[in-house]
Amino acid sequence: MKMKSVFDAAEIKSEFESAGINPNFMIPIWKYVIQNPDCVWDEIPSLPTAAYTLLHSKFKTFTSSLHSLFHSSDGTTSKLLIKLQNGAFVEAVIMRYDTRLGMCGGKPRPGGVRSTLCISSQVGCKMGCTFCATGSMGFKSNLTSGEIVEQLVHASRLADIRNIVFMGMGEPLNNYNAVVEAVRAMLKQPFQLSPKRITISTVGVVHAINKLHNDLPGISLAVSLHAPVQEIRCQIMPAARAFPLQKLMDALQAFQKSSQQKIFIEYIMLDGVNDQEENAHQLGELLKTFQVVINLIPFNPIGSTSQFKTSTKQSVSSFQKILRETYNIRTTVRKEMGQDISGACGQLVVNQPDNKRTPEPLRDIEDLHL
Ligand SMILES: C[S@@+](CC[C@H](N)C(=O)[O-])C[C@H]1O[C@@H](n2cnc3c(N)ncnc32)[C@H](O)[C@@H]1O
Ligand code: SF4
Repeated sequence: MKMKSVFDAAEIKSEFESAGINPNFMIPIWKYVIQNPDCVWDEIPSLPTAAYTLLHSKFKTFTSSLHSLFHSSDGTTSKLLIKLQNGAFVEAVIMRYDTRLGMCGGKPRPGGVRSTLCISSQVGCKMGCTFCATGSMGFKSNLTSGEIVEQLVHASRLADIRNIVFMGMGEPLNNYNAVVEAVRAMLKQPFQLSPKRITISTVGVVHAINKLHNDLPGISLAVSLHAPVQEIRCQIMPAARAFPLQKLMDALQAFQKSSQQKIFIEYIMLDGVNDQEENAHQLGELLKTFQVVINLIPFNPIGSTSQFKTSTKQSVSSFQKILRETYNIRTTVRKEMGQDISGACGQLVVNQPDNKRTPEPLRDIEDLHL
């Protein structure tokens, strides 16, 4: 029988309730497993006898395992290759920032380093964005909510994770229920992340955006807009045909009205495709009535055969200037991290046959000196 992850909150709740066990026992169980990842169920103190029986028969401490780790040469970024229960692999990326110095290289200083975890929600992705390595894999499978939470647990052994961004492999809103369940777990003890510090990034799945604020109040939303007009969007993102720009803007307006939160707009800068001054004006006009922060993302090459080129620094800078000065929209340029380990935005791909590769074995976590 396929075992369930103990971090799958909905499964634990329903199994415990049907067995007459208080589902709140989930919290001490999670705490114990996080602190003692190699534990067996009987070691966990003070649970009702029925809970031990249930855990033994239906649950595993982890349904995924940390298979390999890669570190960027500047020490700011670590990529985790995680093996799932179905044998597939996903990647998650830790990005370290020193709160006093900006990005952090080398060892963290106590109290000074806050890390962001970029998390995966699917193996592959069916949306097929033409600039994205994950999109080139096609869709393979959905992660369970337990497997999503387990990425946080694995990463927490390496860094003090304060922010989560669903910007790893997959389209989170195409795996809606598991993502919602996982986020709800991350808001609970012992993780207790603030909803504002969890960002769901989407290509623009309109029907899901429409219910997101209700299901996850306070959550941050990032939208991969990438073009100010439908025609260019369709050219680079096939999913835009299913989610026309006007419908997407209507959904964003409704999200903003109900959440009263700013929305993050991601805009990949592709040389000669969407980075002209005219495009900056179109984008400014489209967004001038919204509370947004625009993040311009330099295109990260995804292989030698890519049809795209990274915009020049000059194009990025004049694009940013127009949005800031003509439209008064806060516009930042993303500092890419982890390119030397293919851990930057859009570079996550695990492309062995059947997504089953056997990379080098894991180094001892204690030896990593992160
Ligand atoms: C990989 S996606 C995952 C989340 C979600 N599916 C989305 O599209 O927003 C995270 C971000 O990476 C961006 N991205 C994809 N390929 C990229 C590339 N080659 N260079 C830079 N950013 C890229 C996406 O457009 C998106 O803004
Ligand atoms: S950018 Fe996001 S939606 Fe597009 S293919 Fe990549 S993971 Fe999927």
